[in-house]
Amino acid sequence: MSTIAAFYGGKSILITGATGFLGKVLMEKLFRTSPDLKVIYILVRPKAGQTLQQRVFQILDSKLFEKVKEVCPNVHEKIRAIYADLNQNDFAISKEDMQELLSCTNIIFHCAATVRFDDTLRHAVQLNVTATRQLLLMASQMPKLEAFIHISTAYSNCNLKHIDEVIYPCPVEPKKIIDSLEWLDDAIIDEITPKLIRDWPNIYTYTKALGEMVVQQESRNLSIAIIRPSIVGATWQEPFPGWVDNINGPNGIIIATGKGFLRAIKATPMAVADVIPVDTVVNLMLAVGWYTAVHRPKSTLVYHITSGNMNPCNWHKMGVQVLATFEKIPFERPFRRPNANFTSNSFTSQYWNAVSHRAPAIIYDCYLRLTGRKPRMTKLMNRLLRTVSMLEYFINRSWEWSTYNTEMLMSELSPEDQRVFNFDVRQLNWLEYIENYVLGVKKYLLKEDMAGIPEAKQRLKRLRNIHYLFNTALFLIAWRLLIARSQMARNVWFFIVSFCYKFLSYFRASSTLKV
Ligand SMILES: CCCCCCCCCCCCCCCCCCCCCCCC(=O)SCCNC(=O)CCNC(=O)[C@H](O)C(C)(C)COP(=O)(O)OP(=O)(O)OC[C@H]1O[C@@H](n2cnc3c(N)ncnc32)[C@H](O)[C@@H]1OP(=O)(O)O
Ligand SMILES: NC(=O)C1=CN([C@@H]2O[C@H](COP(=O)(O)OP(=O)(O)OC[C@H]3O[C@@H](n4cnc5c(N)ncnc54)[C@H](OP(=O)(O)O)[C@@H]3O)[C@@H](O)[C@H]2O)C=CC1
Repeated sequence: MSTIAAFYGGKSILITGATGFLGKVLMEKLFRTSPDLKVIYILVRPKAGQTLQQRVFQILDSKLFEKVKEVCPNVHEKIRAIYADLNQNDFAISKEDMQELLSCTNIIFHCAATVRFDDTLRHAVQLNVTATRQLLLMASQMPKLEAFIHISTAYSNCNLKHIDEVIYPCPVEPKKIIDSLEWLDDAIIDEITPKLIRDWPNIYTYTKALGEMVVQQESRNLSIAIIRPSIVGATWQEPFPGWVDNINGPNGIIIATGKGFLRAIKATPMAVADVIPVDTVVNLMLAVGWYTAVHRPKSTLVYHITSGNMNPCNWHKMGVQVLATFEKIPFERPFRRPNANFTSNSFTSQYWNAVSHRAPAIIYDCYLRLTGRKPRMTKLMNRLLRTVSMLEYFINRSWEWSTYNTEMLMSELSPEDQRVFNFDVRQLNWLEYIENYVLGVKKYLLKEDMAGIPEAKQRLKRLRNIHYLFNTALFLIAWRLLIARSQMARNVWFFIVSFCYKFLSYFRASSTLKV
């Protein structure tokens, strides 16, 4: 029997960000391994015209929860969706709900955050810093609380090269930032943002670092742990391989590459691609929840869950395997044939952007105009290239994350827990994982049917022929123009033609002699 699974039995667990990528996988695993847990409270806001209940039903009706419904048929009754907006005072939670949360919660997993790199400082601070402080305040009023698990990111200190499992101080106190944002207007905030974030690459990573500082400062006598995952990718094993549900991180790049929109990227091929499967992160979260509650470490422990130091893969290897998978299982209706040129040189990257991205988009838009349709490709391409430029920082550098606490925890688990809550990334086979990842993007994100593969392959063949035809025509036009203008080009041309003629004559003569 798993000690960790038994620990969550009968518990009331509060999850923020449960409707997000990580949150859904966390809920799934909790219900599957501890179906006798008491209740999972989730803080949810209505969104996209859906009520809280509709959002919960949609999650439970997804393929991700198929196995859960077998082991925990009354899963609907065990989720209690509480109306909450983390941007509001007291999260806009009703008095009755707040009372229930305060008196019943045993464990908190705080996953909610804005993960957008280009969010405004005001909004990112509100969600990633102030809301964390508010939740800690709530936690301090929970008599039954055993552990508070805060999800941060391995990149919260990406301005450093070597990162230990400690909380690093930020140059400006979070409290000062929270206070000043209350009275500064948006224009001034925009002006001071670059000065505040200094060598952090974006507002997201900076506010996640502030969030960690808040956790340290407001920890009081709570049992708290911080988990720092690197780039969270599709599921590796559980509940099935390849599950993904948003376009963040590598997912959008895989789509853009598979559809032939993105064919070159400014990336350092040998830099470590520190992707970590989402189920591995969730397993660590549950193990940390148990360890923090049972062993009550004296200080706040930080756990890194990364792949680079244990089982490194680089962007080149990842790109090659992604392309190899597209050969076997192509995406439907690609714009061009998938390709992956990695270059760390800015000039080459701009060349590829002009030739491989912008020019085809302009040509396609001309075609749309000529056929009476609205051009859209140039706009789409510009947005894609903007997105890619925001990710560049992370694909041109490598970091070293120490993992002493994570390894210590692994050694504390029983063999059964090591199996059920496996977070040993050394066992990951990258080639197999990447293939399942691409397949998962096709099935669960793009919702493409496997029956469409033969047609997609046909289309790729047609695209290859168009590509060859286009290149040959371009070469002939260029050559014709050159010959018309330069005597030297004409001489070279006549030399080549006469050489070919002589070679063919010789070949014909010698084969006649043999006969
Ligand atoms: C030739 C290429 C070779 C490729 C080889 C094969 C692939 C190999 C694997 C992948 C290689 C490299 C990529 C990996 C990069 C990973 C870096 C991740 C960095 C980790 C940092 C920390 C991790 C975390 O802690 S949190 C999670 C990370 N957070 C995010 O990823 C959020 C990032 N996204 C944003 O901030 C926004 O979406 C933004 C600013 C990028 C765009 O915002 P905008 O307001 O313009 O609009 P959106 O509606 O959000 O999207 C616009 C448009 O862009 C498309 N899109 C969005 N995100 C991505 C994406 N990640 N990749 C590609 N495309 C994306 C989106 O679909 C929209 O398209 P439309 O058609 O216009 O709707
Ligand atoms: N994905 C990744 O690669 C990595 C993620 N992380 C961290 O993991 C955590 C989870 O990330 P992930 O699941 O990928 O992110 P998602 O963007 O998928 O999920 C974010 C969650 O936060 C919720 N949320 C956002 N704003 C509010 C609000 N105002 N009120 C209530 N809820 C809100 C969202 O709710 P709604 O559905 O209503 O929008 C959603 O449930 C984050 O803390 C992130 O920093 C760390 C490293 C890498």
